[in-house]
Amino acid sequence: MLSDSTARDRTIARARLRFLENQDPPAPIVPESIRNSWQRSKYLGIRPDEVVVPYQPDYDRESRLVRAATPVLDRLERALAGSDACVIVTDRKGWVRDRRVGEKRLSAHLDRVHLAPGFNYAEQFVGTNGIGVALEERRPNVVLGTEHFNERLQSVSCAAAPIRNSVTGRVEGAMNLTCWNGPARNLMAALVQEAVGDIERVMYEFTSSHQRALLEAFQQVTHYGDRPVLCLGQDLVLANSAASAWLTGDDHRLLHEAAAESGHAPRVRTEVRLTGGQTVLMRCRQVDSSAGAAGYLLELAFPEHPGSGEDCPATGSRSRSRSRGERDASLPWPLPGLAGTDPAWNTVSRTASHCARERTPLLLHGEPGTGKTALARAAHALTGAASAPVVVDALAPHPPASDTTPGTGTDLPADLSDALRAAPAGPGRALVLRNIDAVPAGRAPAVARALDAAAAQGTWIVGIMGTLHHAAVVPEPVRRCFTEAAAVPALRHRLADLPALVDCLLRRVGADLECAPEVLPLLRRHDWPGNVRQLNHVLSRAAAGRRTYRIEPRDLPPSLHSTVGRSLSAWEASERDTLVQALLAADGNKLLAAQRLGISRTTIYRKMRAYGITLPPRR
Ligand SMILES: Nc1ncnc2c1ncn2[C@@H]1O[C@H](COP(=O)(O)OP(=O)(O)OP(=O)(O)O)[C@@H](O)[C@H]1O
Repeated sequence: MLSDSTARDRTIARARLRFLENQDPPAPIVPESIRNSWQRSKYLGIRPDEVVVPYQPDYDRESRLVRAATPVLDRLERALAGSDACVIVTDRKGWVRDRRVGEKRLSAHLDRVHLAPGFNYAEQFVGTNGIGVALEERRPNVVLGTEHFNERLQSVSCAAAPIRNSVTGRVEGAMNLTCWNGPARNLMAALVQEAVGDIERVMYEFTSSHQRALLEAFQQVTHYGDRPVLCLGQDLVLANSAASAWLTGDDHRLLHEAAAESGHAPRVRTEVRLTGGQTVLMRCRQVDSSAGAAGYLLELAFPEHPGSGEDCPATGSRSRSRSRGERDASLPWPLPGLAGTDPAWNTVSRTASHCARERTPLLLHGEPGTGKTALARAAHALTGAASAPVVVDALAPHPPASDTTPGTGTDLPADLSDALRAAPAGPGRALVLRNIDAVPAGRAPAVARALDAAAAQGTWIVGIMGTLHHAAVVPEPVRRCFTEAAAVPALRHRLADLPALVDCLLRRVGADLECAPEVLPLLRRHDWPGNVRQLNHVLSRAAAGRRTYRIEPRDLPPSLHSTVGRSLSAWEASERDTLVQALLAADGNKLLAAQRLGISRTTIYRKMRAYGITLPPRR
């Protein structure tokens, strides 16, 4: 008679074969986390019979993770000597960083399946395996023999768990225990969990005294005043909002180097040129903890920036800053929460900042979704104002009849000018009127009076046109309220900003998210009629539907995999989407996609050409 575990193995093995051979989801007998992982592995087109994994022999053997894991692995290695078990530590992307094996036969087997230092065992390469599932689901798991997606791994069982930084909660890597099939699942899981706890404790000891010292120094300085402050440790960056608005990750590295070279004399100010060309004055001191030097505390001043307070000689000097801006539009003008260094974007950012600071009424125009409202908000925030702008929409109180839903209109002020007058006014306030070109000519005088009254009380007023039209389409009395006008560039005219925009928008969705390198070229060839707003939608949807820790080309909507020089009919668009989806599901295999769609290979090639469909190269 078969033992319970052998019978179970066989049932799972049969379920796996059935799942691989047909379209049905895996049988319910398979544990849920394994079922999900099988589905992901199949979708990714991972081969079930061969282990093909990337290899990078050059890695940091002195990383904090490796140093923290070493004493724990040394202890386990002694305890496991001669046994048929192996312990492995990987980094958070699945790269194997250390391996200790109890006996030679297992070691040889693991070498054959590339479960060795330098190889990557993420789920996206190997399919269902202990390390891959622990990193993908960010929780402990056990994968027994036949539960592995790849048949070459089925003679072993693995228990794995993520290793976290206990201060930040971030997953730093994974700990894995692999044995020949047979031992008890619970025992393996408990052993791994204990080892993970030990590694996390050592990591905590390494970092916590440094981090505590940095945090204390940072809090002391930022408690008083709002000048830009940055604290740089080995693996920690602390920035207040005044600093984070101006600095990129590259700037952090640059300032770290400058701090290390400066001799960190607290009274001396050093001028540093940032990656975008702007200069910053830096005052630096070293922060020490009981475990040694923890990092640097930097107090910053941006000499040419209107927001950097008493340290800035040019503050408030409109003509001086203006002429500099006019001389060199390539200098970035970072605004809090917004991305981009394209010259046209720099120019409009600079204009909006000056206008906000000097409360010069500003008319912004540009295509929908280019960031006009966001720009007004950010420029206002930059003045240090405590309250956000009040945004009034000229279209809202008078929705077209077809848009009218119960309640619409009755909750809104009876008249646009009433809405403008109701907004709190005074210095430090901003009033944004969207769709200003939709103000009916008959109401223009009343609207103009309301805007002028707000401006007279010290409110910064901004008019926003949701079209490309020139300011001449704004009724004359309203137009006269504005002394400055600026155009916000369309995204397709500032595609060099795509990487920065993608980074910025992804950060809003989730800190840990990144894009595969093949994604940017696909984004770059689209013409983005809905501008940054459309890009934001695409990325948010891709992030919600992604299957791994990063956004891959297959997570993008079908329209981004095709380029056609004309607009498609609804029927054509749906045919194009069906083709792209079938090709992605078949991992770019045109014959398979054609078979599944019930069309010939010639037809699929013809239609791919007609719709300009190109897919990333097959893995
Ligand atoms: N440079 C930028 N960096 C980051 N996000 C941006 C940028 N520009 C625009 N966005 C984002 O794009 C979205 C649309 O921006 P916004 O509403 O300001 O556009 P708009 O030009 O005012 O559009 P509309 O004219 O249609 O009202 C917002 O989520 C905004 O935060």
